[in-house]
Amino acid sequence: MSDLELVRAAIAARVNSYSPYSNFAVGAALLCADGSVYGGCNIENAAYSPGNCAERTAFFRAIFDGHRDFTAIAVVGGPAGEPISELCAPCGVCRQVMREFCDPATFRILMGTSPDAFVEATLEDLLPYGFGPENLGH
Ligand SMILES: O=c1ccn([C@H]2C[C@H](O)[C@@H](CO)O2)c(=O)[nH]1
Ligand SMILES: [Zn+2]
Repeated sequence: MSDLELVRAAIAARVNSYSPYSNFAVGAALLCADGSVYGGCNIENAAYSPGNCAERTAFFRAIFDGHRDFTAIAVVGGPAGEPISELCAPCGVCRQVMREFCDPATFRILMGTSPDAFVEATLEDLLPYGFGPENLGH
């Protein structure tokens, strides 16, 4: 799957966002090393803190299915009901979840700015001096 196709998969995943409190709808599409793709959306909650981001929804779905090797994730977000027009970067919690499973130097994060454009960064760019499994000897 091309990078642009992954961004479009994130836009498709955003359709099912449950975000009645923020009205900020996010979609993500996670590309696994074997070529499979997992979508995710943000899922909010009346108690607020149980809410989950689109990126972690995608990761946890893939991990539940047995995946451990990940290549890239595309993320798109913006006001619900409107087309994507601005970059949406992963929150700190999601960056830390990525750090658990991904190589910071090679895992790529594609942040869509429209259906046809995106900005790219590595996990290392977004989470420098991160704390990961190897810090605990794993
Ligand atoms: O990269 C991001 C940024 C925010 N959100 C969600 C969390 C919350 O539901 C809403 C507003 O922060 O957007 C994501 O899913 N991913
Ligand atoms: Zn997040």
